[in-house]
Amino acid sequence: MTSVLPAGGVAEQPTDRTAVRLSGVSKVYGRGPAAVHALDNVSLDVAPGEFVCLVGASGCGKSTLLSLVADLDRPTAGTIEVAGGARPGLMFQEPALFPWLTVAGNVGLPMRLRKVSRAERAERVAELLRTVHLDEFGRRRPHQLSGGMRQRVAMARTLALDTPVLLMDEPFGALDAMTRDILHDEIERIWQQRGLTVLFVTHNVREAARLGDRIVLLSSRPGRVVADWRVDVPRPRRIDSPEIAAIAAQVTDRLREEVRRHGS
Ligand SMILES: Nc1ncnc2c1ncn2[C@@H]1O[C@H](COP(=O)(O)OP(=O)(O)OP(=O)(O)O)[C@@H](O)[C@H]1O
Repeated sequence: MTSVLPAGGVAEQPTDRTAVRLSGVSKVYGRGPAAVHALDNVSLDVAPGEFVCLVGASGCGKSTLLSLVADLDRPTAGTIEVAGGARPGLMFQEPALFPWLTVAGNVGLPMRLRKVSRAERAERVAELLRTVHLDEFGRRRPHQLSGGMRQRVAMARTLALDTPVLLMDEPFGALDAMTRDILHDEIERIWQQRGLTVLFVTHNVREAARLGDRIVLLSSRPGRVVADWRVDVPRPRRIDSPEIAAIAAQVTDRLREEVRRHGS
C-alpha cells in the first residue's frame, strides 16, 4: 500500500524531526548559454531514521543532489541543513578502495585520518568487518574479493565515519541480481540496527520499493520533486513480492509520464 504525499515536501522551520532538509535548492552548472540547470527549487525533508530513495530519469540531478547534501559542492540557491552539522557518509557504485591497502586498512582509513589510536582502530575495524560479514577477510587485498564483497568493504569504511546520515549513489548498480538482493538485506539490517538516516539514489524502481520508507521522484532536468510515495509494506520485504511489484509499477508509470513529457 502506498500513500501519496504532497510533491515538494515541506519547507518550514527545521525541527528535531528532520535529519536532512533541502529548502528551495537549485543548482546551475556553468554560465550563459552553456549553463546546465541541474536542480530547480527542490525542497525535501528527511526524518531521522528514515530511508528515502530518490529516482528519476537519467541526468535529472540525483547525483547532484547527493553531492550538495554531502557538502562537496554548493547550491546556486536555497539551503541545505544536516542535523548536528555532521558531514554525511557517501557511497558510490564504484567501491573506490585503495588497492595497496588490505581490507582492514581500507576500513580503518577514516579513523587513521582522525588519529584514532591503533588499538581502538583494530577493535573498531574488527567490529565493522563483523557487521558486514567479512570478519575472515581483513588481511585480503581488494582485488582478491568479489564485487559484492568490495561493496561491503566500502560500506564498512563509510560506517567507520560514525555519521548518522548515509548518502548512497547507486551503490549496488554494478552487481548481479542475487548479490544485490543479499546486500539489500544487509543494508536494511545495518540501517535498522544503527538507526541511520539514508538517502539512496537508484535507477531501479523495484530496488527503491524494496528498500525505501519513501520514494521521491525527480522530474527530468532540471530536477524538481514531482511525486513522493510512502511505502507502507512491512519489513522484511522481498523484491519479488506482489506488493513491491505493485508499487514499482506505480512509480514506473509516473516516471514514464515524466520522461515522455520531456521527449527523452
Ligand atoms: N560538474 C558538472 N559540470 C557541468 N554539468 C554537470 C556537472 N555535474 C553534472 N552536470 C550535469 O547536470 C545534470 C545532472 O547530472 P547528475 O549527474 O546530477 O544527474 P543524475 O540524475 O545523477 O544522472 P544519472 O541518473 O545519469 O546518473 C546532467 O545534465 C549533467 O550532465
